[in-house]
Amino acid sequence: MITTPCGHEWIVFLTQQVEEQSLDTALITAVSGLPEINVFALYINKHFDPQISPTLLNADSQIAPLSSVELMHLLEKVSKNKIRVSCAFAGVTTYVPMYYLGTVIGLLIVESKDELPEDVGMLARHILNVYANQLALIHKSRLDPLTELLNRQTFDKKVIEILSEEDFSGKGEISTENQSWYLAIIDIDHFKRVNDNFGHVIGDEVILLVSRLLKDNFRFKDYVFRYGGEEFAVLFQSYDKVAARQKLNCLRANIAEYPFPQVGNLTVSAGFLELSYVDMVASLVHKADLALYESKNNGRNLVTAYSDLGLVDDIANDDDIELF
Ligand SMILES: Nc1nc2c(ncn2[C@@H]2O[C@H](COP(=O)(O)OP(=O)(O)OP(=O)(O)O)[C@@H](O)[C@H]2O)c(=O)[nH]1
Repeated sequence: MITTPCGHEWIVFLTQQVEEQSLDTALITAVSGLPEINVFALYINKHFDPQISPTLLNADSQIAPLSSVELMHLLEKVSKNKIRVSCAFAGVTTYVPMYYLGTVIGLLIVESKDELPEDVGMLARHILNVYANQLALIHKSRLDPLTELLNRQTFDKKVIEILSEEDFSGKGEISTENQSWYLAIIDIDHFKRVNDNFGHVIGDEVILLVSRLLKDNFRFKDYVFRYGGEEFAVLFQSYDKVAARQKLNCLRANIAEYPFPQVGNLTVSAGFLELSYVDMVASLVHKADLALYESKNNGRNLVTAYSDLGLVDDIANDDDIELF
C-alpha cells in the first residue's frame, strides 16, 4: 500500500476491519508499511483501563520485551501527548503514544539508526488513534446496550473459541489451571410480575441490577452475557461440578438477599453443565435450558445441573462418535 502524507489509505483500511483479530493484523501491517519503521513493538491495553499494563501485539518483535513496571512507567512518560525520543550509541528509540478518550492505552516503540522524520511519527500517532477508536467500536458492538454485558451475538463465537482452545482439544476438557469450563443459564423468576406491577422502566432497572450482581459474582476471566430479555448466560471456570454449583448458589443467594428498589426481593433460577467438546453450541444451551426448567418446575430460586436430570446423553456418552 502506498503511503500518502496524510495516511488516508491506512485510515480507510483500519476502519474497514470489523473483527478484533483482523484489526490487529491491519495495525501491524500499517505500522510496518510506514517509511523508516522496521524494528518496532506495539503494546496495547485492550481493556482500556489505565491500571492494567498493556500487552505486546506483534509477538515477533525484535525489540526485547518490557516488564509491566517498565511499561507503566513509559506510559506515564508519554501521557503528555508527546512522541518521546531517546538516543543511545546504538541508535534511536522513539515512543509513540496511543490515545483513547484522553487516556494513553498503548505505545509504539520504534528502534532506528537515525531519528524518525517528524511527519512519520505524527502519521504513526494518527494510525494508533484510529486503531484505538475502531477497537472500542468493535468492543461496543459485542455489548448489550442496557446492561453492557456481552450480547447474545457474541455468545456462540465465545463458546466455539473456548472449545477450540488448545488445552480444551482432545478428551481432556481441561482448561487453564486444571479447571473446566461451565455454562450456566440464569433466569429471573416471575419477572413478568415486576413489569406488570411496577412498569417496564423499573423492570429494566432490575435487569441492570441483576447484571451488576452477576458481574460482581464472577471473575474478570469469566464471560457474562445477556442471553435474552431477563435471561443470562455465564461461561465460567471451576475445578469441578461441586465448586461450580457452589458458585452459582452463592450468586443465587446474593440476588435473593438484594433489596431491589421499589420491588423488594427477587430470585433467580439456574441450570448448568460442564462444556464438552462433543456438543454443538445449540445442544449445550438446550441442556442448560433443560436444567433451568427443572429449577423452575421445582419451585424456582434453585440451581440444577444437567447431570442431575439423569438423562441418557447418547452423543456425549458414546466415545466412538467423532463429530469433528
Ligand atoms: N422491562 C423489561 N422486560 C422485559 C425485557 N425483556 C423481556 N421482558 C419481559 O420479561 C417477561 C418474561 O416473562 P416470562 O417469560 O413469562 O417469565 P417470568 O414471568 O419471568 O416467569 P418464570 O420465568 O416462569 O419464572 C415478559 O413479561 C417480557 O415482556 C426487557 O428488556 N425489559
